[in-house]
Amino acid sequence: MQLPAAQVAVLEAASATDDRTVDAVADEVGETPTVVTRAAFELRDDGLLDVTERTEETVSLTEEGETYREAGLPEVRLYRAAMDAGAADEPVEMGELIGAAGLGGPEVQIALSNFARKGYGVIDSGAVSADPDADPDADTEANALESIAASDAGTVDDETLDALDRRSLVVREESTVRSVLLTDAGVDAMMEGVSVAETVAQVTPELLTSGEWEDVEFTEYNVEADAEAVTPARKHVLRQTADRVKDVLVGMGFQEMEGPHVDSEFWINDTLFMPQDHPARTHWDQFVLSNPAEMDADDMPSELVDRVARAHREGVGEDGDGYHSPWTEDVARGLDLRGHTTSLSMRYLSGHAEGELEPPQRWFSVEKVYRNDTLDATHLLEFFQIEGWVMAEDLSVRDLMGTFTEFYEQFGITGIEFKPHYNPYTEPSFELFGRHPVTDELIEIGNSGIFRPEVLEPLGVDCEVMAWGLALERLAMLVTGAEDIRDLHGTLADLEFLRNAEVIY
Ligand SMILES: N[C@@H](Cc1ccccc1)C(=O)O
Repeated sequence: MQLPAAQVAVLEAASATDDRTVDAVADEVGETPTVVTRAAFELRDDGLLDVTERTEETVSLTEEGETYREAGLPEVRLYRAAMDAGAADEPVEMGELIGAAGLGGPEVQIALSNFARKGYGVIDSGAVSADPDADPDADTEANALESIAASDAGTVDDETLDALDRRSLVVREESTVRSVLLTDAGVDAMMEGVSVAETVAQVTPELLTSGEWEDVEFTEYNVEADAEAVTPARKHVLRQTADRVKDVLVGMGFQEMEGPHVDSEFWINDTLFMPQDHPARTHWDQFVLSNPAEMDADDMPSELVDRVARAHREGVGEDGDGYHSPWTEDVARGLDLRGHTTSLSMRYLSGHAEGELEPPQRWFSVEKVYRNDTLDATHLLEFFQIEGWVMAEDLSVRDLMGTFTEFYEQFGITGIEFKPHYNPYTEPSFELFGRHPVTDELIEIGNSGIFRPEVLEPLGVDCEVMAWGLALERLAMLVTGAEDIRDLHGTLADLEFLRNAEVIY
């Protein structure tokens, strides 16, 4: 029987009595596992070889894991430094030990959070007491790092492995291990004698020009053979969600607004009836620009400025009452990174973006906003807001609720909940909540309301306007099941998640 060279080599290396792994065969015949796997599948298809598969978990150290294996786990280093400094007898200042243990940056926090957990001692008001009976040589996590480095992860118990995994010191990967065994037909073939038939795996220009390609035998394709995983570029999950949001809103009859990321306080706050000396003014914790610090006086819409100033000072309507607090154009000219895109709604409603608008009107934007928030699982410093408003005669809260219900249904999100809320510029106001598909928690997904007369009258709008700002990232969390907003974007983004997550709707 004549077979391609790789198949002959694999047949010769395989045994009729003992399973041999593809890796072992590859080592022996001096081929790559990919080539051996392909040959093994071809031989199996010809009935000469059995191929069995099992999945195996391989564990390896991350870079951080490797660093701690060499230098010691931060908590172990802290313990040794503490013992050396006499902390078994008398508490020692934390600061002193950090230097002695050579802990830097995030290691300090890591040492602190594991020290007490592992019973190395206690930390109280910045002073460390060490337990003299603790044994750092018996630290199961430290020893596990050694075992894993020595490819001996099998000896590490699951609990320790989980702990190391949570600390991101190891990566666990599943791989398929294939083994081969000669079949009876394979043994017969070997007895009768198997020789090498030259096959060609790839057409070359030479083969084509010489015409030799007509006579050679080509290796068959095997679509089951292992191949390297390719991760091509793809549209970011947030961009996919944003595009989908735009489609949905355009489908609902909305037009898209655009406008500046850096804007004057006038458009961000004053037109929204946010008093200049009130804490609500900074309620988005906007980033303030220092250069340039102010919008040019010429760029301020002077008539509108006067009307807004009057609304702040005197209120609007017959029974209207203002804030009775100072209002100056200087403050209104201050420049900020916009903390919400409601500044765009104000520009459009005022007629300064698109000219006077007659009802009915529907406008939206999906744009970035900036807030000096504290980063956590649901907050970023920059995020996308889905801004929108509807201008019409006789709008009611029912219209507002109905619009959200319809919008979120397009993403398969039902059961939106509404909670009465306060905004200086809307009355009534509602926060929106949606249930997270994985954690089942209610998370805040937006803020909305019907603009007050104090906002609309200076803008020259004399019918009703309902409006909202929804968080694109939160919508993406509900759609993809992401539990931490930082998995979606920023330096901690989870690449694996971004590669595989689907925006389903
Ligand atoms: N500006 C609000 C959203 C909003 C817009 C318009 C009306 C009501 C609320 C926010 O950022 O949360």
